[in-house]
Amino acid sequence: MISKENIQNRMIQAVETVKRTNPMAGSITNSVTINFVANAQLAVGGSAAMVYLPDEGEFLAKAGAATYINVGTLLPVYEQTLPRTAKVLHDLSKPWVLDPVAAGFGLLRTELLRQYKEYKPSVIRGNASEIIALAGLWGLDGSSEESHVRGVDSTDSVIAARAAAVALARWTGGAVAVSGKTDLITDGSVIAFSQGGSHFMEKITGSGCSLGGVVAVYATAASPFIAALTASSVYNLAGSRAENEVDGPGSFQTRFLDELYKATAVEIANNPFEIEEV
Ligand SMILES: Nc1ncnc2c1ncn2[C@@H]1O[C@H](COP(=O)(O)OP(=O)(O)OP(=O)(O)O)[C@@H](O)[C@H]1O
Ligand SMILES: Cc1ncsc1CCO
Ligand SMILES: [Mg+2]
Repeated sequence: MISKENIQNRMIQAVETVKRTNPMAGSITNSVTINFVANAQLAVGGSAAMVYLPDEGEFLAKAGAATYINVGTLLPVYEQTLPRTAKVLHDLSKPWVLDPVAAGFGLLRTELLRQYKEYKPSVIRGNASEIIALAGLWGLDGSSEESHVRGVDSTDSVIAARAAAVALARWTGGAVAVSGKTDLITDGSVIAFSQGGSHFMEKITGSGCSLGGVVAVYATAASPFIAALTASSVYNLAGSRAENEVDGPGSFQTRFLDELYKATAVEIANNPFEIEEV
């Protein structure tokens, strides 16, 4: 099994490369949290660009070093934009991150997410309910756990999504990150459990969406697994630090962005995580 020290060195390299090179990771994301996603990407050292239209999605897929696709608030145009953008990413072997928000909810969402099975996202990032639902939609192992999707917030525990996460990662050949109180990140052979964060992260919308955007930023400079673990680590570190300084969700969000910005590569790599073989 890969050593923890090796993983930490690769995380440090990813963070430092991003801070030095300001890589562009474009997004097609939901209208609720679009601003927070862009701000989080900028805070860690990346560059952001958000689009809606099919030809612009294709352009972004080619121009960006990685792309983030979040299906949170669908509109009719996405019926064209999402498959066309994913096809370019797949054909060019460019890293991209899928956030299957509210998987299992609605016909267009279900149809688009079903098509994504063949485009194999490099990283799938979602909460437990979304990861279980997506594995079910793709007919993979782990979907025997029933997802209890109700909307965009998780109603399942991270550990209940373990088999689904492993099955999804093995199918894509990339990584899967399941968020919650403790985050689970896997490439299908190793699982990392990342600790930290804050209960306030459940009280602001978009902590998960913006985490997906930050995974895409790190995916410009690291493997899917390292990118997902690095992003989860900086989120958990910044969340814990911000919680100590504030007394509610409003000031938490502001402080959280400051802590994302201030976290150093070594601090991020030293945020507590455990690894185990699958
Ligand atoms: N109770 C908690 N304690 C600590 N950290 C948490 C907690 N809940 C969520 N987090 C952290 O918040 C971030 C987002 O995870 P969450 O599961 O809330 O995503 P999500 O449900 O997709 O969010 P959204 O859809 O609102 O963007 C992750 O970094 C996760 O570790
Ligand atoms: C609240 C909400 N509704 C659709 S997307 C979104 C952001 C969190 O997923
Ligand atoms: Mg979400």
